[in-house]
Amino acid sequence: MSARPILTVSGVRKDYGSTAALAPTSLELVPGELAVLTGPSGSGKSTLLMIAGGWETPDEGEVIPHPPLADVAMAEQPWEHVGVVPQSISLLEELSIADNLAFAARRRGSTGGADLAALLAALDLDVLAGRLPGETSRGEQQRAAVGRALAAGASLVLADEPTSHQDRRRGELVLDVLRAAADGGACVLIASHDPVAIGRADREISLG
Ligand SMILES: Nc1ncnc2c1ncn2[C@@H]1O[C@H](COP(=O)(O)OP(=O)(O)OP(=O)(O)O)[C@@H](O)[C@H]1O
Repeated sequence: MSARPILTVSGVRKDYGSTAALAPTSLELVPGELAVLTGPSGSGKSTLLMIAGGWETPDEGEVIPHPPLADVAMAEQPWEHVGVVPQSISLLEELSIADNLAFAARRRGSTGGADLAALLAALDLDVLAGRLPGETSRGEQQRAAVGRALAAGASLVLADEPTSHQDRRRGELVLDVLRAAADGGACVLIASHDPVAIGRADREISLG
């Protein structure tokens, strides 16, 4: 028997003016999978992630969350339900790397969330956990954003090109923690051009 979906994306389409950002797209995401969105630059991967997360409104179609997500709009889902790695990374600049994770983890999800020290170490961030984001590299900030997305034990993780600023070894670390989250029962959807990431996924969803 196949798993019940955690999120249904039904016929969503998005235009920005005369630009067709996302052609009509439907998908069902299920717990326990690492799915990768692929497609040429400009095919709508980021747009689809933004729509799935509720930060962008589709021109057509709808996004339907299912249990265990909260019974609220996607944009209002707390970190213990939906963990996000935006392309812009968007850490809280006044909090240390460790406190960015701790802030997301202050309310733990049904899985209890991650051991934050272990998560920092798994992402090769332990030695700089006390630094502010502005005192770290772009790749380190991106790994911290991955840690933040996983810190509260989210049921759904949406990550936009989470290895784009990583070297090969650190990219593997990012994929290891995302893979472990999926193997632990989360649904993880990433957008990526990275062949290593595509190779680690259970399913490729190709746009364009
Ligand atoms: N806010 C916006 N205003 C106008 N056009 C936009 C906006 N956001 C995205 N677009 C356009 O929509 C299309 C899809 O963009 P999107 O970022 O979703 O693609 P992508 O597949 O994620 O690309 P990449 O692989 O380069 O990150 C592109 O043509 C882009 O220029």
